[in-house]
Amino acid sequence: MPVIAPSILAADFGKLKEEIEMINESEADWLHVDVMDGVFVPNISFGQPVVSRIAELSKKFVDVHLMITDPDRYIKDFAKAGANNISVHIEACDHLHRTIQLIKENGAEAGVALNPHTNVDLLHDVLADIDLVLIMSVNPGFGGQKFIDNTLNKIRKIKQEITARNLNTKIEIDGGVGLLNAEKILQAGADVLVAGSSVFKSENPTETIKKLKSLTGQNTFKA
Ligand SMILES: O=C(CO)[C@@H](O)[C@H](O)COP(=O)(O)O
Repeated sequence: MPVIAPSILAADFGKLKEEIEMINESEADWLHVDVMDGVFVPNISFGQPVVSRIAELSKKFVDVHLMITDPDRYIKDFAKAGANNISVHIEACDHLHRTIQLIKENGAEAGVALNPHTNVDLLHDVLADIDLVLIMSVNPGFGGQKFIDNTLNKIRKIKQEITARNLNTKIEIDGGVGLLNAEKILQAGADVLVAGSSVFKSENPTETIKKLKSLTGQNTFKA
């Protein structure tokens, strides 16, 4: 069964508490939290105080995606805020291995995110050290964008490496994921589906989460 991680970026911030409570009562497994600094990506979302409150309210695994430059400066703060997993961008780290160690030293699981143009092979030398590969299926910064199809090749490639080396590293896909394409994303080898607009903008978010959760990656894809 896939891990479902609704992205809080697509929630109604005017009723953030209710939105988190809805996720708490749903079949979602994780809560995905996007931190954007307006430098690494052309958008600003929220910082440590907001993440801290989100984590307090959440009963789900808190999955923090740092879309920020030089993330080492803030890892301790986000771990303290309650992040269960912290993902940093490979493109934002000069010393990726050291950053991964820092995340773990601060008690969180470690993920590495890749932009759509970044080759997944660049992860081979840290693959055994991380819990999660976060493959961006849109250019990061905004919700509601169209899924980039080449992501499927990237998933297959890294899945093959993970399987060949008998690793437990999970593959998470983020951007443009919804009921129409989730099955083929799972078929390619994904373990975790981040879904923003497709959940929060749907008529019945709880039901959408339930449907995503029931996908197996075994069915023939129907658009
Ligand atoms: O990291 C990001 C955007 O940069 C994502 O987590 C989005 O929040 C996903 O939103 P949808 O594409 O599912 O609307």
